[in-house]
Amino acid sequence: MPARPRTPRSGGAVSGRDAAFQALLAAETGSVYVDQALTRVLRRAALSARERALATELAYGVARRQGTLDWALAHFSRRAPERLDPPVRVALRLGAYQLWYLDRIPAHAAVDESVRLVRRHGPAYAAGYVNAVLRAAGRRGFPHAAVPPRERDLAGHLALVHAHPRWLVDRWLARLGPEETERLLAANNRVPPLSARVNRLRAEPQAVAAALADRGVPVEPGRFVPEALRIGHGVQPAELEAFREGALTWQDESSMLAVHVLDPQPGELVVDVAAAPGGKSTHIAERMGDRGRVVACDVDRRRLAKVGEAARRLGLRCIERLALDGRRLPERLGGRADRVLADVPCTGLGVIARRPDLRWRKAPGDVEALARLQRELLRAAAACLRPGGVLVYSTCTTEPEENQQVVEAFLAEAGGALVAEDLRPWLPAPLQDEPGTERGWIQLWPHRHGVDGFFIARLRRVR
Ligand SMILES: C[S@@+](CC[C@H](N)C(=O)[O-])C[C@H]1O[C@@H](n2cnc3c(N)ncnc32)[C@H](O)[C@@H]1O
Repeated sequence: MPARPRTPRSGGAVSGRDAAFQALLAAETGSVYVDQALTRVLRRAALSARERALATELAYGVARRQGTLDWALAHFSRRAPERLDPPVRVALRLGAYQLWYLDRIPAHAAVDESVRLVRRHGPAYAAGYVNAVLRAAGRRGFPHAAVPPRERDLAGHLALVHAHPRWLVDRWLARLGPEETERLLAANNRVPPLSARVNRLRAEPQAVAAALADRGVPVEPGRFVPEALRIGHGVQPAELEAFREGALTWQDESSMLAVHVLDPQPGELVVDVAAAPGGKSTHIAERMGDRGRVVACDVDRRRLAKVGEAARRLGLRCIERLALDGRRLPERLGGRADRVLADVPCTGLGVIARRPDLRWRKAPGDVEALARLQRELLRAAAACLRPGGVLVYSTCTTEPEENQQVVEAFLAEAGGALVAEDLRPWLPAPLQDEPGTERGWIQLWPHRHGVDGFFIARLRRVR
């Protein structure tokens, strides 16, 4: 049994490598994802912009490549990485990533820094061990010869080269074919675009873009939604004046599209079944001119508090928070809502680029396990609608079991009380001909559309 890791000292990281190590170890030993852990570590640490950038590059890079790094490290280590103490495993991955994937870091620095980290945070035996394994890894290089050739084992090859678990590669190969699967895997390993939504109750997108450009922030219009801006990397979102003043919300364009498809109108009663942290509830309120009622429901009271914070920052008053299991919403609002958004919990397999360790934490069973909750939330969402009302079902995943199949099963069970609606009138021209739009749904993909993997379906209650 590996011993319990020593908790990294909480005095704040002193370097980018330290920060990356702390974030990776926190994710390895707890339930947080690496991106969340890194945000916390960087908030506590007073690091220069350069060290922060190094921390981000290392933490994301190692988290992405984790499976491939472990496979390769097993060639140099007597013990399989999963049987090592977590600080040892993390120090090895961090060192190997720098040796094999980054050009500008000298090999001795990559090795020595990992040894230093493990000496500070790991068990007594570990410094010599990490030193020996990483020196061998540096000398002999990545074991390319051991990667199965594409012709013999395509899934195994792609899983190692693009660092994804094999079960996901198998799934996507069966559905998308080799060429497209490889493009998706590569897109999942790129730094995703940083998009923001302009609060049109406060400012116009062109004016915000011009103000950002004046301050030297690289900015361009969104691809699909008029209130979207694409902002250059390296910007610290919370530090922008436009954000603090309530003119901006950080959000991917795919999420903005869900609210366009819902098309809420001023004065309506709109229910958001799973609303926290409020990205879509606040967008709904903005599109309604802050007139009407938006009921933002979420089962997680702490997360729901964030909806209140976002609404206050954006100056929105028409949002009411409701801490409740969304499956119980019909008891309160049955048959009353003009529109309902069911942006349900999902595996998140569409946001692998933003959440780099997610791919290693999900298992095939998670896809089916979530489908049940999704179906129940969709059923409850539909029960809140008045006749004629509109329902949007959305997820940030790419898997049909959580998407089309949930909607189709629900429609069959609803026996004609709800129907799928042609999505094209609510989509921008470049997306109107995507597969499924006529039948009421769209699947967005990182490699095809340059946004998060995201699913949107629109239904209407006819009786
Ligand atoms: C995909 S997130 C929602 C994101 C949100 N719509 C936004 O745009 O900011 C899913 C949410 O579902 C919530 N949730 C999970 N189970 C739930 C349930 N049974 N009822 C209501 N909310 C639930 C989670 O707490 C989480 O906040």
